[in-house]
Amino acid sequence: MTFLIKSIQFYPYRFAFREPWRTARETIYYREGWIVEIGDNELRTGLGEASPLDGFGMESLVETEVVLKESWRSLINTKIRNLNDIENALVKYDRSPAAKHGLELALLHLLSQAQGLSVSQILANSISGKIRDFVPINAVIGAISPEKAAMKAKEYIDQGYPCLKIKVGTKDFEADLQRVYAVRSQGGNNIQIRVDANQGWSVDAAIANLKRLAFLNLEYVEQPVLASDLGGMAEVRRSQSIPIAADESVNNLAQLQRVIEAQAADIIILKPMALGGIITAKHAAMLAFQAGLDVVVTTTIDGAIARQAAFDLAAALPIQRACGLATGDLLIES
Ligand SMILES: O=C(O)CCC(=O)c1ccccc1C(=O)O
Ligand SMILES: [Mg+2]
Repeated sequence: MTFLIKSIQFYPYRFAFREPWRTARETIYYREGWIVEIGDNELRTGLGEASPLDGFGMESLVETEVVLKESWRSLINTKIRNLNDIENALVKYDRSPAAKHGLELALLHLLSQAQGLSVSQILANSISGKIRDFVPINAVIGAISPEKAAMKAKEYIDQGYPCLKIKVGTKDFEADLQRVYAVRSQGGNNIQIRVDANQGWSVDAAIANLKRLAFLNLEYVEQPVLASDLGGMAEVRRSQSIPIAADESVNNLAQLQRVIEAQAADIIILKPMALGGIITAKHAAMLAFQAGLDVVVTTTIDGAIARQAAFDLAAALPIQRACGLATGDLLIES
C-alpha cells in the first residue's frame, strides 16, 4: 500500500501544433515540456508531465528543468502512503506549478499501482467516492472567419460535441460577433456555446460587447477583462446577463479566494498544469463549490499524459458542464 521514491528521471518532448498557436505575447509552433518518470522500491514506475505555458502564471521551461533536476535531492527515499504524503512532499514546489504537476502526477501513478485503484478513484475517494461514467467535453473554434467557423461547427456537431467554445476578444468585435452568430446559425439551439475573450476587452468594451452577444444564448464568457482586474470583472458580471468564467485570474488557491471575495465570477476554469497538479485543482474545485460557484476542467493543450490526468480529475468531480478536454487534435502528435 505504500512506496518509497527511488529514482526521478525526465525526458524533453516537443509536439508540433497542427496550426500555430497565438498566445497573448507571441505565436508558438511547438508545445514543449518534460515527461517525468519516478521509480519506487518495488521497481514500479509512474509517469507525469511538466509543460509550462506562457501567460498562465507558470515558471519558464528552464526553471521547470532546474526544479526537476534538483528534485531527487529532497524527494529520494520519501515514503508515500496517501494523497497527503504526496502533497506534503511537494509543498516546496508551489512556485513551479508545471514541475510540481509533473512530479505529482508521477507519484499519483505510483500510488495508484501501490493501492490498486485508478488515479480518478483515489481523487474521488477524498470527495464523494463516485466517478462519473460520462464526461461531456467541448471543442474549440479559433478566431477564424464566420464561414470557416460554421464549417468547423458542423464537423464538431456531427462528431457529437454538445458544446462549442469560440475564441473572441480580438481587435475586431464585429468579426467576433459574426463568428459566434455563424456557429449559432449552424448549430441551432441544441448545442451549447461559450466564448473566451482571453483578457481581450476593457471593462466598458466587455459590457457593451456582451450585451450585443446576449441574444445568441451563451453559456458563459471566459476572462472578458484583464486577469488582475477583479473589480472590473465584478462590474462586467453585474452589468450584463452572460455568466462570467475566471480563467487566467485563477493560477493558485489564493487567487481563487480573491475571485470569490470580489464576486468576480460565476464559474471557475481549472487548469491543472497552471495550478500545480490535479490534487490542488481538486481543492480549488471544493473551494469553488463551497462558495456556490461551478467549475470546468481544461487542459493547457498538453500531451497525452497530462490530458489523461485532467480527464481523471474531471471524472472525479460532480460537474455537469462540458470540460475543455478536447485539445489532443490541436497537436500533430502527443
Ligand atoms: O477550454 C478548452 O476547451 C481548451 C483549453 C483552452 O482553450 C486553452 C488552452 C491553453 C491555454 C489557454 C486556453 C484558454 O482557455 O484560453
Ligand atoms: Mg480561457
